[in-house]
Amino acid sequence: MERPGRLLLQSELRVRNAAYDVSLSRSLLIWKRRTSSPVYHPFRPSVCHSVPVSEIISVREEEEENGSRQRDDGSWKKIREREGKDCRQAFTVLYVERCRQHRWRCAEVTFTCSDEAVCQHWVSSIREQLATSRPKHLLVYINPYGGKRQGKRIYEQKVAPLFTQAGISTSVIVTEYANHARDHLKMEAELKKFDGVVCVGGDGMFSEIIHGLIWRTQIDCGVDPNSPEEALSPCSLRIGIIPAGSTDCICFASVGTNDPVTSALHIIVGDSQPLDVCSVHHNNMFLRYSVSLLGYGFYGDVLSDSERKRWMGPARYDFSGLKMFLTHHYYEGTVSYLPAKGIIGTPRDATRCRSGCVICQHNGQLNSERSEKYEMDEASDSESSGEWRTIRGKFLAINAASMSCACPRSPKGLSPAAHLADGTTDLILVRKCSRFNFLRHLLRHTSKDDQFDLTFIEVHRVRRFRFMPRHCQSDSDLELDLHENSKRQIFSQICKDHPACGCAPAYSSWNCDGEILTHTGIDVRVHGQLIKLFARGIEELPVFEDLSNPCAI
Ligand SMILES: Nc1ncnc2c1ncn2[C@@H]1O[C@H](COP(=O)(O)OP(=O)(O)OP(=O)(O)O)[C@@H](O)[C@H]1O
Repeated sequence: MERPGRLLLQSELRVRNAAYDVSLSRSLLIWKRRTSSPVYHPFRPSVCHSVPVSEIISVREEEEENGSRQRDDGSWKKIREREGKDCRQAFTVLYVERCRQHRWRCAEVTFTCSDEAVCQHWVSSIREQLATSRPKHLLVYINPYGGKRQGKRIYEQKVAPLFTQAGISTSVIVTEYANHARDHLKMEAELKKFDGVVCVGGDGMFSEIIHGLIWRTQIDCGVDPNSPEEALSPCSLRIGIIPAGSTDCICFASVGTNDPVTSALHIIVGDSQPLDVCSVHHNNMFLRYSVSLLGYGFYGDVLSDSERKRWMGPARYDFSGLKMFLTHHYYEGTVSYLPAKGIIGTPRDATRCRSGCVICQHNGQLNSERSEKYEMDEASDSESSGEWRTIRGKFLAINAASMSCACPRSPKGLSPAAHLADGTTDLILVRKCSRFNFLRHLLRHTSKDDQFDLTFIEVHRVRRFRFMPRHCQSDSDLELDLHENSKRQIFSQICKDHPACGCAPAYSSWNCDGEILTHTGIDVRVHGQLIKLFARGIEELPVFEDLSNPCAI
């Protein structure tokens, strides 16, 4: 438990007619029941409660005098008679209560004071402690068509009442077309007026928001986003994700659950979780930003195929996955990468990125020192430093996971030990192998076994990588292979759309966080901790659930 620190306030107050010693420090609010008997009573419910000040949602004075008041959920709650005292002598603290599976709920406790002055002193002291890094004004974008088209309802019914309670003002924009939010952020939004941006939608909508915000930040800071060599400026506004899409992987990876109320509470308490962003360029032309998965080969093909089958609904991913597994295409090309040096952690260690992750803190610090040095020395991650490594070959899949990419379908994710904010991405190369072996690899995403402990798989933690498909390579490169493959080359031109011939198509496409990229030859660079979310990473679950907590039963 957190140490209380120096006391700011201490009084005897009443909670439901029982006397409590209540104390407030900078870090904790504690209320402890006064016991008349010092004898230990095993069946008496817990008599000491504490709430971190950072998890208090709000405090309000009870002002109603007619004995009842309307709750935010629309129902009517009877205010208990407080021994004939005026309600202005009572105040209510709303705070975060943890439930199962990383969900947060809003709980409340009402304290009755001996007089109005004591009550006001308590309210103002708590409010003073809350005025820290919490947002006051938010810009909210709602995609009304994301997921099951419930974005507007979810925001209005579950999120807006909590923001009102916490005294947060909002400017809400319901998007009217795709890329509305991105373009508004890029060109129109008066960002100085806000403390954060809220995205109500799925991963596609989140991608729009980060594209708008990152682009706008670079323009405002005089950085050229089209240059892959430029170090991007971090965005100062935090982003909150209210999950309302059919895929909400970023929310799941940063909060541990896809629950709008939990996300709203993380926003209110002003949590901050940095996130790495990869920039993707083609020949000095900006293509996209990615925060989760860049996948060529298998995952690119599954996405391209499933896009053509949208009419099937979510079942299209299973269908296309099975189809692409059976088709078993491989692709030739050259991967070059810049290994991440001096960091702690590897893609095959047992660490998991969790709230307060030390690997993200250590490597993040290392990154900022590196970029300061880079600015002073004008030395870069360039090829001239001689650290680049190159691999040529035939691949079933080339994946870069900037986070674990865990989701209900793949609970461990593509790279279980990947980190949200360590300034690297895990480059996973699946070389050409039999269908049986590829199936073994896919099944390991769901089992306990090390998914990289297979001879045809390599994994590297990198800061930057490039891919060049074989058909884009120079003539001299191609000549090397021409002789041995001449017969097959002719067939592959004729038969590239006919898997039955056994010849593979020349190229796949990149799946960039669920969007198809228009180019196959790409240059990817990780920008450590470029954006921040209103989140705190996945919290470790307590070993024993607290049975006195009604949500835990
Ligand atoms: N008003 C709008 N009309 C149509 N499309 C929109 C609108 N607002 C946003 N979009 C687009 O809808 C796409 C999908 O949105 P979102 O991610 O919220 O839902 P989703 O159901 O998870 O989608 P998907 O699973 O297809 O990514 C986004 O790429 C976004 O650009």
